Amino acid sequence: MADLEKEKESAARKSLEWVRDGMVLGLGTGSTAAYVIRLLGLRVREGLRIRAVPTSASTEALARAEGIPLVTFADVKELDVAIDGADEVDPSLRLIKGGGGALLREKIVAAAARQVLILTDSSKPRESLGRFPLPVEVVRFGWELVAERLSRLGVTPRLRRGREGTPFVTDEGHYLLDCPFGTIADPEALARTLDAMPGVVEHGLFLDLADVVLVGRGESVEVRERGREPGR
Ligand SMILES: O=C(CO)[C@H](O)[C@H](O)COP(=O)(O)O
Repeated sequence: MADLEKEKESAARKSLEWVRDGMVLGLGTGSTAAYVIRLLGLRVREGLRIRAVPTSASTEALARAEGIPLVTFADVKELDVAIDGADEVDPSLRLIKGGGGALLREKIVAAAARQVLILTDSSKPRESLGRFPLPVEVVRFGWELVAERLSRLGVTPRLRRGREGTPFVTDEGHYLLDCPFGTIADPEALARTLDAMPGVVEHGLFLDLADVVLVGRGESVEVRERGREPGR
């Protein structure tokens, strides 16, 4: 059986090849991103000069502990590279993200980056998206109505709950509805539908954002790349 933690760590190690002195990075959230942050911390202590925008409170805490200088979008308007994990990736480098609950900030950071690097283990690539329940971030007011609208799409949304059984609240103060679609036949059409739904803040379909996906596979790392159209 594949050692998924080793694969995440290998992908994280490989991702450092995209990092140069002086860069401003976006730092993702989750266990794979945590490997990157720890490795970057080592490099920073060896003299690498970078600054970074974190995508969650947990990433911010880890980056601070690692001594990585942090900035906000008040300081920078563009990032050189955003590095993050994903829950699923399809052959066109479309993603489902948000398993760690940080999809809103992650999408803002990815959209602000000249290059988006996604790291996964070998369990994440799929022929199509949807086996992983799609996280949909919603405002708390009237979330039940959004859940009802989502159910008209043929899915049974689940309100995400924290350890104590109370609703999970994102860093931006919203709820998450996890939507187990099974297979998403047309991710672009679903994204348009969700974008137009009142009460939906953001969703975990990242369809045109990943430039490079690094997939840890056993001892090696597979590099999947896509050309980016300028001016996105
Ligand atoms: O989207 C995310 C957080 O919102 C994560 O990138 C995703 O859930 C993958 O996490 P992990 O690296 O722990 O497998």
